[in-house]
Amino acid sequence: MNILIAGAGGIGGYFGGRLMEKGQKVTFLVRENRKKQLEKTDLVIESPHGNFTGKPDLITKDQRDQTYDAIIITTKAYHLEEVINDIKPFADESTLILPLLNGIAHMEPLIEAFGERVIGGLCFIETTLNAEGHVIQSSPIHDLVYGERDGSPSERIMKLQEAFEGAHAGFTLSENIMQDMWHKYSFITAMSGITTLMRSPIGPAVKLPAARQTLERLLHEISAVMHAIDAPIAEGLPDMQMAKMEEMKDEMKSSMLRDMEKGLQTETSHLQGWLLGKGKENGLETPVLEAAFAHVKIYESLKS
Ligand SMILES: NC(=O)C1=CN([C@@H]2O[C@H](COP(=O)(O)OP(=O)(O)OC[C@H]3O[C@@H](n4cnc5c(N)ncnc54)[C@H](OP(=O)(O)O)[C@@H]3O)[C@@H](O)[C@H]2O)C=CC1
Ligand SMILES: CC(C)(CO)C(=O)C(=O)O
Repeated sequence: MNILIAGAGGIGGYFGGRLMEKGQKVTFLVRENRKKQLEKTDLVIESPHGNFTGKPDLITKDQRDQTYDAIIITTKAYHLEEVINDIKPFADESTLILPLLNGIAHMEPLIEAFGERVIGGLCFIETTLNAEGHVIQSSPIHDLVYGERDGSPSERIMKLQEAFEGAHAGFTLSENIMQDMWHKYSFITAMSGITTLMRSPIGPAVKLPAARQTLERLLHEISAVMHAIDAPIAEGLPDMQMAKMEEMKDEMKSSMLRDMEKGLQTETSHLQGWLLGKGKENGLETPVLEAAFAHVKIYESLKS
């Protein structure tokens, strides 16, 4: 199977590197700056699961070499429109499109562009690029979950499973990927909301009573909005998510907090903002979600 990975940043570099490590053919679609950097340094992963260095196959959007069996989208949400246009020439009528972005709002434009070729996906991992462009992966979790949107064990999803099998990361085929994606969306909206609002890793946010109460309220507001729009979420989701956050290392940060610390743009419009809009449309009060969103929007408006 020929796999194209659109983006070679934190998650694209990590999962793409793990596939390269097992000998799977992968090509990275990159833009000029990242191309130059990777040509100089190769793809370097530094991880508690073991380091890896390899020479990646790189292409840019104008080097239209062939179409691919699967394209994995690993850009930030604010680059979605651009990347949809850039990958079109690399997709044919049978190319699987696997997005790994956090959130849900990207599914609609992707399905509009690629229809039934779009499957579901998400990842649980803490990874970022350092100044040299090395992929720094820092927590015990390094999981990628994927599946047909209707949960079926289709021939094409089995082929993808074969390509992922044996790679040194938690590649898992799900029979309920849409629920998994909504659950991850609730988790990341709360986790990035609380860690950016408190400018703190998750440990203190879960342990200090005032912060914990804010987090509990946020989790309940998120679930209330998701219920109002008939998202396929499980009962008791706020408690499940709190338990998950309690299990995490105290030092664990969201990628949104890391982006703020680096002075970068964030995905708050895609995560908190989208859900806030759905809450308003349904007449729900979501004051903590609104404060979390406003806080990051102010940061974005003030940064140079
Ligand atoms: N980092 C993490 O720990 C986790 C992240 N996520 C989610 O994964 C997604 C990606 O995050 P992350 O990996 O951290 O982001 P990064 O910013 O590290 O990587 C994104 C990469 O996409 C590249 N890119 C953007 N547009 C294009 C394009 N048109 N063609 C080719 N490459 C492009 C960027 O390249 P360039 O250098 O050219 O700008 C960048 O290297 C987000 O939705 C995030 O929420 C999910 C779980 C964990
Ligand atoms: C919380 C975490 C690290 C889990 O994957 C994440 O998705 C993110 O920060 O973007």
